[in-house]
Amino acid sequence: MIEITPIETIDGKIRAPPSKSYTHRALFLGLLSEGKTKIENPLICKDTLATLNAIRKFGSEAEWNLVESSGKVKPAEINALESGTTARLSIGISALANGESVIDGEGSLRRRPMGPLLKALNDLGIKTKTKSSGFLPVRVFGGEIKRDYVRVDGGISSQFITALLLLGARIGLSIEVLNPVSKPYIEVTLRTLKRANVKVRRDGGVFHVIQGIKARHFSVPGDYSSASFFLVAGAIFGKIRVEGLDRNDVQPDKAILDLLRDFGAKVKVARGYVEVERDELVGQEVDCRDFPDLFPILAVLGAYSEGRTVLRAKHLRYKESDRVRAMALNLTNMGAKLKELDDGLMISKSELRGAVLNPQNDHRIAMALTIAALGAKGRSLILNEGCVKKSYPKFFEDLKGLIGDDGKNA
Ligand SMILES: O=C(O)C1=C[C@@H](OP(=O)(O)O)[C@@H](O)[C@H](O)C1
Ligand SMILES: C=C(OP(=O)(O)O)C(=O)O
Repeated sequence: MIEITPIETIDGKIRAPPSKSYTHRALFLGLLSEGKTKIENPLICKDTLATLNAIRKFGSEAEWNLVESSGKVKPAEINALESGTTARLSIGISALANGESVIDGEGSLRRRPMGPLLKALNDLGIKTKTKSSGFLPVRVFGGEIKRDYVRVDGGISSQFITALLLLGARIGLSIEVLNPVSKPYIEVTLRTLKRANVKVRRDGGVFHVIQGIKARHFSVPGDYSSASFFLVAGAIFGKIRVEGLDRNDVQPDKAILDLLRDFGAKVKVARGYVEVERDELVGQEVDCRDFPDLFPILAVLGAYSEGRTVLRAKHLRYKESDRVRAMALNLTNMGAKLKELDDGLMISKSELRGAVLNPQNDHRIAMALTIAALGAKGRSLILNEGCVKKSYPKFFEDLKGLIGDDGKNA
């Protein structure tokens, strides 16, 4: 548990941690590629550790900065911990292994859907078995892939598509994508595939992946999702500069820059850094379908913005927690005026008060609530704050660097 004391203002800079999405992809592409793959600036956190362990079990010799592989995948027992990306990409890749793999996970990951990916693998002639239909643990009987065209429903997660795109890099595959959410994450996958010399031709909603992969070097950019918590803190409480973000990146959560401008904050994008400064904030209607990980911190921004903010995306409830419910419960506890919707949240400008907050073991909820608590009346307690290790182990250290232990704390 950590105590958060309200602040009057914030002014400082941090360096964005490396991107989680790119690090996962670089590690898996290192496994699929014969020879040595160097990874510069990987994110070291619990989720990427699950992936590092997974690619070792699948047969590579891997350290954070270097993966050495024969390019072949052997059957393995994988514990994806609570990382959806690790689980889904491992399920896809285990189709290549000659024999039976078991993909399992912990905590909420066992409640997150895998069904559409399993169906796609079954359609490719790969048998899978689950104890509870469509959920971990999953047994995959890899080996011969009998078809080169598959259709996948992307309405719950884009990670199913990423998994098939990586599979395609080894076997050649055409993937027809229906109804995708979190679409820009597919762009992140395509960008890393290009870096690994994999050719992908696009024809409307169909991706034709041409077999062939040679990954040699990845350089991981800063993470816009992790940065978004502090960028929003700058917009609400003063001024914050985040270094290490690439303005030409395709990361979905780069959308935070335009969103902050829409809400009314001052946003400066320069070479190598982004700076956000407080101004009058006005509530907005935002479709979060393409950037679901921004939802928790946008809900906080909504509570500090004039008028009403409406945030929607139907897949928000399939994450580490039911993120709509988790934010609604905790912000209500802080006195926020809000309404939970089937597919999101409606929130009005609110006077927040300090409270005991339960992030439900969801890192993004913990970080968003911490920022909310900085402007509340009275102290807050965040339970199980260690869950931030899932994506941003140094979050509280960076926060302390910005606001200090005392001094600026009101
Ligand atoms: O591919 C990725 O790196 C991710 C895709 C998104 O998931 P969904 O596609 O399930 O929305 C996102 O929420 C997750 O944090 C990371
Ligand atoms: C949902 C997330 O990750 P994953 O799906 O990989 O568990 C996240 O980081 O917010």
